[in-house]
Amino acid sequence: MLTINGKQFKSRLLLGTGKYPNFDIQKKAVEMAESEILTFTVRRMNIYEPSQPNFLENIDIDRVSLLPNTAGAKTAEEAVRHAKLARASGLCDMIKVEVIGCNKTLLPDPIETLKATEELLKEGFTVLPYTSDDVVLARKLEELGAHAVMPGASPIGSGQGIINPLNLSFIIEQSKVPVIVDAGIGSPTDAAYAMELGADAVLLNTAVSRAKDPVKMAKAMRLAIEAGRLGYEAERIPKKRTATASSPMEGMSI
Ligand SMILES: CC(=O)[C@@H](O)[C@H](O)COP(=O)(O)O
Repeated sequence: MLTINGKQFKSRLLLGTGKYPNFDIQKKAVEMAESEILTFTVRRMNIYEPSQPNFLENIDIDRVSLLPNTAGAKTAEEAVRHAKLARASGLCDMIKVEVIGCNKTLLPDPIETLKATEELLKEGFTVLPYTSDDVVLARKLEELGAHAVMPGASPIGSGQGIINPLNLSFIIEQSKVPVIVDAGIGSPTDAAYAMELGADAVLLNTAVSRAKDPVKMAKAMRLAIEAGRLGYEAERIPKKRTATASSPMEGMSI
């Protein structure tokens, strides 16, 4: 079970809701993924225009927890404003802090991310900050009281997979809160790898929403994450430089 601030989830796949070809495919993909946590960008919600189409209308929100994110924020102040707006709309108490510090890489601004996390924790939110794969920053976010850390595998939407498995494994080793690998996952292999490294969960969006068949890819990601987790729990064999026979002859009479 994935446990975030005392709340338990069977699914270890957190799914983004942006960039699907249409709401129907999005709904089917969400169902196929069996995700229990869906993230969406507060800034893109039609909070002020309830007559406009809204992805929430298509989702069974009794079955899922919503994780609004503060994408679009460039400062802690903006991120806090987005979070408060989401909470005032009655959508959640969980928030994914996303404060972007670089337009080219969409990497998070570490200083503003720390500030926003601190402020939102004071406000009583369950705070899940998106961070780079910086080991020290992940530790500082946890020390502040973040309820999970979400290191990026690679730049958002790049589909490059896990660029720095070493850093991710350091973050996983040191963290007592859940580590949710977020952003840059391109294929089921990447998602399984994150889980085999020992991540508690994976958050992804583009790999599913922009796949040729998003519904099939949602299933592939669900299965990959389950397989990766099982593999982690089963503990893989060590890698060796030389061969060892799979059917040893020792002890046989002929
Ligand atoms: C939806 C969301 O929260 C994204 O900002 C997230 O980081 C996913 O990234 P990918 O689209 O690369 O999976």
